[in-house]
Amino acid sequence: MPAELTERLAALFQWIDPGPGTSHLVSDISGWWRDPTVLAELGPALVAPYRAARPTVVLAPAVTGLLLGPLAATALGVGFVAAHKPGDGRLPAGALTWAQSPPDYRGRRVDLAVRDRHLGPGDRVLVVDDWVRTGAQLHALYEICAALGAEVLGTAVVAVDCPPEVAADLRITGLINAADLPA
Ligand SMILES: O=P(O)(O)OC[C@H]1O[C@H](OP(=O)(O)OP(=O)(O)O)[C@H](O)[C@@H]1O
Ligand SMILES: Nc1ncnc2[nH]cnc12
Repeated sequence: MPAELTERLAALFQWIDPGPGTSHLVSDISGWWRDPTVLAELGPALVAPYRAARPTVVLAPAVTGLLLGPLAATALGVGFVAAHKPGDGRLPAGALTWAQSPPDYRGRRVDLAVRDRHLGPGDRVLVVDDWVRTGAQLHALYEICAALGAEVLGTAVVAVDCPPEVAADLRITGLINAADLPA
């Protein structure tokens, strides 16, 4: 993990109290996008561990992945594929491959869909996301890649908040451990 970027990520992160009636704090990562240095360095830092494996495409889930994925893809000089969630109201038309996640960090089983025409045999996929806790949504993405015949190289996330065995199983690398974010 690049030390200066990791320090900046920690400094720009906040936990927010959403107000009365809420039982827990929510993460606010918007400071990462507002900082020009972080924004410029995120893509190259995310993809660095995977360059040698020569990814052919970056895949990332809505909604935060739609920001980070293209940063990573641009850094690699490859294209980007979005994984859509019907809950976000932007379900694409055309042939889709679906998978449902196990319960994720909020206990939701999330339906994810990828356009068939954008992934296939011969693709070496780098998955990118902002945060991983249970790995549930990544499981669904890996299932979709397998169904389409594409090979998953691993996942690059900004914040690693999952057990080490999950990180090892899903081949996850990260830029900061969630434990190192300010309380
Ligand atoms: O490891 P897991 O338990 O699967 O949780 C991690 C996922 O959950 C969050 O996404 P969320 O669905 O909240 O979407 P967002 O990008 O719209 O915040 C996060 O961005 C990851 O995609
Ligand atoms: N964005 C996020 N994704 C997964 N788990 C989280 N915990 C706090 N913020 C999170």
